[in-house]
Amino acid sequence: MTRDYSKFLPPEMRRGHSDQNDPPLKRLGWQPYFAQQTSVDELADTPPVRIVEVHRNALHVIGDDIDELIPPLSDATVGDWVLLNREQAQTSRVLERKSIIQRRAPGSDRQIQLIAANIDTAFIVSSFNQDFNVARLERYIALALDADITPVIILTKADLTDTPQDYLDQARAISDLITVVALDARGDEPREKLAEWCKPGQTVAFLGSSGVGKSTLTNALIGNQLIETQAIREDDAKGRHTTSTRQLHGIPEGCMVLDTPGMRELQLTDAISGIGDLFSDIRDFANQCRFRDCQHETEPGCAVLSALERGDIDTARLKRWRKLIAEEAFNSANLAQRRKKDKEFGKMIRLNKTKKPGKY
Ligand SMILES: Nc1nc2c(ncn2[C@@H]2O[C@H](COP(=O)(O)OP(=O)(O)OP(=O)(O)O)[C@@H](O)[C@H]2O)c(=O)[nH]1
Ligand SMILES: [Zn+2]
Repeated sequence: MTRDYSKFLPPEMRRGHSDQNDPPLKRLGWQPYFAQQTSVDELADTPPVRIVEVHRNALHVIGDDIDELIPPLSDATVGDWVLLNREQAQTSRVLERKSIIQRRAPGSDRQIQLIAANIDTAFIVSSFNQDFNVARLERYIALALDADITPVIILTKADLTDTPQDYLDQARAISDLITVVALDARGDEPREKLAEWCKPGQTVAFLGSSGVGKSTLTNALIGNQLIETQAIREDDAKGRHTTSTRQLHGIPEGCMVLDTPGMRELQLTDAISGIGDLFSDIRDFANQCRFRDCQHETEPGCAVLSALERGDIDTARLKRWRKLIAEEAFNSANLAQRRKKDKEFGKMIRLNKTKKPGKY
């Protein structure tokens, strides 16, 4: 007998024009990776649920025949799979993640904040206007790669540009391994063009600056206007901040989509391997430098500088790589290290004022 679990799914999944034969857990993003971490007995005692929303004092979890609020779990975030202990929810086990996006909190202790877990594909969104910036795309791509998430570049507002080819060429030049999709985020295009990544069992997220069309894209996938979007301001071509909740939505195709505010403040933290993956050619040269700690500035035997001279590395690309590496090192350092780095880089802000007697 097949039970109808649809009433336990988020509203946007209930309408479903999709293949309803997909098991509810699969439609929530359950994959063999998670199943392998548990056993039939354990699953029977503690059913798997996915955190679809984080409230201040509760987690909204959904599973097969389950849709409820449970008390917060330390070290759990939206997208996590949890084996729910119904007697003692606090002891529920968070399953090992396939991927995790995190950031350093602002402030002095700069703790790691978990942003979202178990995302398969990150759509890195930029628009065909002033927002377009190769360095920014690379930064998001490095973050995605580092988090073990497949990046896909999406260029929105294709309807508003007369020169799409320029931007497309630049975006495609970033990496042979990354697909670039151009579209109008409004209407049916996103569903058609993003279908390849939005299959049952998959979880996708949109990253990018404010106003590039993330909410519009999410709405296009969800199939209705659940998320508020705001008209773009004409003066600076930047949308105002409109997204207020971080939430996982089910979409009719059976895939989950995460809507993520705050991604704008995402810093490059501990993303060194992601940067290396994106700039693998430069990394390979850097590995051949004579000195392990080569800064690729003036050192003898620097393979990066030699490659630059031969024209094997593009100057602008090398500059962007250096900047990302420096940003990553700075963000990943703890406070004491940061102070030291501040000094090293001569960035420590010194008050040049001479103390006036009697003033202190
Ligand atoms: N013409 C056109 N307008 C678009 C397109 N994509 C988004 N817009 C408009 O751009 C504005 C901003 O879009 P949003 O979807 O709110 O942008 P966002 O990235 O979610 O912004 P935040 O929520 O601030 O992060 C809205 O008025 C959208 O209708 C597009 O492809 N073409
Ligand atoms: Zn070097």
